[in-house]
Amino acid sequence: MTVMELSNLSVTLRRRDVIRDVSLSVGKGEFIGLIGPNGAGKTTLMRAALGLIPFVGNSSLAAMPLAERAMAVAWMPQQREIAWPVTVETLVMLGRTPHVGALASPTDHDRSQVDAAIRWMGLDDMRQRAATRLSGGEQARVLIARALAQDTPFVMADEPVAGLDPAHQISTMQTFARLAEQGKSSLVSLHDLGLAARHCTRLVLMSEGRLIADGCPAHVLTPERLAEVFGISAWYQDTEQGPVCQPLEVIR
Ligand SMILES: Nc1ncnc2c1ncn2[C@@H]1O[C@H](COP(=O)(O)OP(=O)(O)OP(=O)(O)O)[C@@H](O)[C@H]1O
Repeated sequence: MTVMELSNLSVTLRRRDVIRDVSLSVGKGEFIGLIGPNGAGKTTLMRAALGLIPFVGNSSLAAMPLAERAMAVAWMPQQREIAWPVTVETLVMLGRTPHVGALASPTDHDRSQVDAAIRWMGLDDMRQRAATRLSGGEQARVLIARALAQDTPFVMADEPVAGLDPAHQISTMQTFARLAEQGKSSLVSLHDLGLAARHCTRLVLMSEGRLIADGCPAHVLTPERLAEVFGISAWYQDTEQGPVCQPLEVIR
């Protein structure tokens, strides 16, 4: 069973080929790290897959009617602008919008999903605070909680751990890993190769709009690929606590 199927997807922006012929299948219970250098096309691929920008090829999500798509995938974009000074709780409840009927009030189930998302992201202490008055990292956690509250089988998040402190980076990665254990799937773009190697079940590596490698961390993060795609060397080892990848030097 798949939660997203992309086939031969290409995107041209201002006459530049930004995504070239990408095919990708996301299965149930996968936690996929989407990695690649700045400008590789990670954000563009996710936006096209969601049907937010025009593309050539096929995306199973973009093909869905809007209401169905909102039940199939939750999206956390890179831009973390919170426009209204609503409370954290209210903002997270917005994730329930696809489930709550027009003019209907949230049910006990909606409230329990919001409670769980708030708890998962460690936001209990700030649930009545105005979301606009939180720090950047706290706001990021609120937006992840909103995506979790949507309770979809698939979450796509663009750099969800950027700007979080180490403890919250780890706990956020653990949250996605726990979702995978429950049979839900995530596709998460990341720049931290250490977090990607340690927590993701699968890595997808992009460079210059193409999919370069796809598989387990040891298969994707080879010294040759790290040198060729990122221009770095790294220390990589499978340990008792899982794979450890520590970037070391710029080699070009
Ligand atoms: N609206 C646009 N018009 C033209 N080119 C664009 C547009 N948006 C993005 N691009 C280009 O497309 C390429 C891919 O950008 P994208 O944001 O998808 O990369 P990314 O891998 O997410 O990068 P980063 O890690 O820096 O966030 C880049 O070269 C970027 O300059």
